[in-house]
Amino acid sequence: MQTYFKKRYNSFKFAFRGLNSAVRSEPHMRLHVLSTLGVVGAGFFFDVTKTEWCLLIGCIGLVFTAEVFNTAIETVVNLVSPAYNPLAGKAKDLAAGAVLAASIAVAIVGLIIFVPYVISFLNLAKHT
Ligand SMILES: Nc1ncnc2c1ncn2[C@@H]1O[C@H](COP(=O)(O)OP(=O)(O)OP(=O)(O)O)[C@@H](O)[C@H]1O
Repeated sequence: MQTYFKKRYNSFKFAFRGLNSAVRSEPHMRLHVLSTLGVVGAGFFFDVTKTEWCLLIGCIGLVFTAEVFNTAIETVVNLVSPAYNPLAGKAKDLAAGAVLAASIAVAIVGLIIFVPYVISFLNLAKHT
């Protein structure tokens, strides 16, 4: 039983090490962390609803997941094909495409949620 918990503990430790390594080594990941801080700040500022928080948190998780998978794929490609190979390039382009697709979807969700808040905030500011 202790071995079971020890193994689960180690799995979490390795997973956090992976996240930490992605944030430290990937400039895009740091950009995602900054954007997350901005989105969370805006969420509190506009006092978004619980449902909107759930959507925003889902979106943040989606982008982080896509970026970590992208980094993992890039790392494996660099390991197995350090020399130029069209298939290695294709694998990296596909992984980057996944991040782009997730980011576009998330940007649209962000606009749908925040634009009405920004408009009513600006209208309120104009009339006070
Ligand atoms: N071994 C390779 N063979 C062929 N093309 C490659 C190879 N490595 C990279 N490329 C091409 O260069 C592009 C950029 O690769 P790179 O490894 O610099 O990733 P990146 O997009 O800069 O990743 P990040 O900025 O997230 O670290 C790839 O998307 C691919 O098109």
